[in-house]
Amino acid sequence: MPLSILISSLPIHPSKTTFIYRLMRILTHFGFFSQHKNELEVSYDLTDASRLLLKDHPFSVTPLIQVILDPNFVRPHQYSTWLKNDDITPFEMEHGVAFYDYVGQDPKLNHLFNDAMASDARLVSTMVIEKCEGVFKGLESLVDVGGGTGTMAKAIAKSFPQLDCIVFDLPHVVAGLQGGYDNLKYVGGNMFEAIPPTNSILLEWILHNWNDEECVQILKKSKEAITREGKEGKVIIIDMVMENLKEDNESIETKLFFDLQMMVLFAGKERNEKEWAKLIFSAGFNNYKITPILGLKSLIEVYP
Ligand SMILES: C[S@@+](CC[C@H](N)C(=O)[O-])C[C@H]1O[C@@H](n2cnc3c(N)ncnc32)[C@H](O)[C@@H]1O
Repeated sequence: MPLSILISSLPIHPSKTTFIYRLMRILTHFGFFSQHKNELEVSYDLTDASRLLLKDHPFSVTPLIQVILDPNFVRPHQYSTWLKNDDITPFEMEHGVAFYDYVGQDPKLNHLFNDAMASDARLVSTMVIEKCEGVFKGLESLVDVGGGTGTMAKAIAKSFPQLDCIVFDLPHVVAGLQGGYDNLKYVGGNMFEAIPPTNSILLEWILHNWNDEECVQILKKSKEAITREGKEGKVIIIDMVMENLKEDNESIETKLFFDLQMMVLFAGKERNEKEWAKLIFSAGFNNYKITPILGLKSLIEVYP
């Protein structure tokens, strides 16, 4: 779109047009637009990155960006007081309670957060099912622990009708939800107390919210759940693995940003392979295999 048409379509005062020009220049630099010039004018096109921000794009990540930029989650990024006291996270210092308790107290925020997670899961589930089909072959049942409103589990239940799937999450997250597939149901509970018995467990974007001791507790509960029926299944972790020397600069920047975000909001972290191995072996598992699935996330199959 030519810059002159873009500016005339915006509800702004004529004195503010240079702001739009400068903004478009920055957004072009960061890859959100491509710029084309001829003798008469400058025009801009969408790029793959900005198409993902269109509300009607099938893989729109707008809800995820809205959560990251929500004032409730941005305000804790003022660290000056927190650095001088012993509060666990800047988030708890700001809001007085831990992240998931805070989100659970406010239905609007609960909805915003669950929607954000669902938008990410739409993209990741497509990649997982396309690239890692073999991971689910031969499994009889799967519990998606912390599965949110079920976007990932629905995609798995649809692609693998032989697999009985449960979305397991906090009671306020799954309240009133129904599967829509014969092989999918929702169960409310607390993963630190007990996880329903199953052949396999999915932990997608869960462990980076928790510190090492809490992760070992979740993994031990997962191990109990997959060994309770006598058969030994597996745990499937989807999360970031920090070091990957082949990565482009943007992936590394995003991982470093998420690592800081996990510390500020949850006292969690993004982990490298050595740190993942330590958690896995500390929880009593014997073996694991890592498969990269997307620029940012990897799939880790963990075996008792
Ligand atoms: C970062 S979200 C990931 C959601 C989903 N797996 C995905 O990737 O879209 C973490 C999820 O863990 C859930 N959760 C937090 N504490 C939990 C607990 N103690 N027991 C069960 N689920 C919990 C949250 O409600 C949230 O849905």
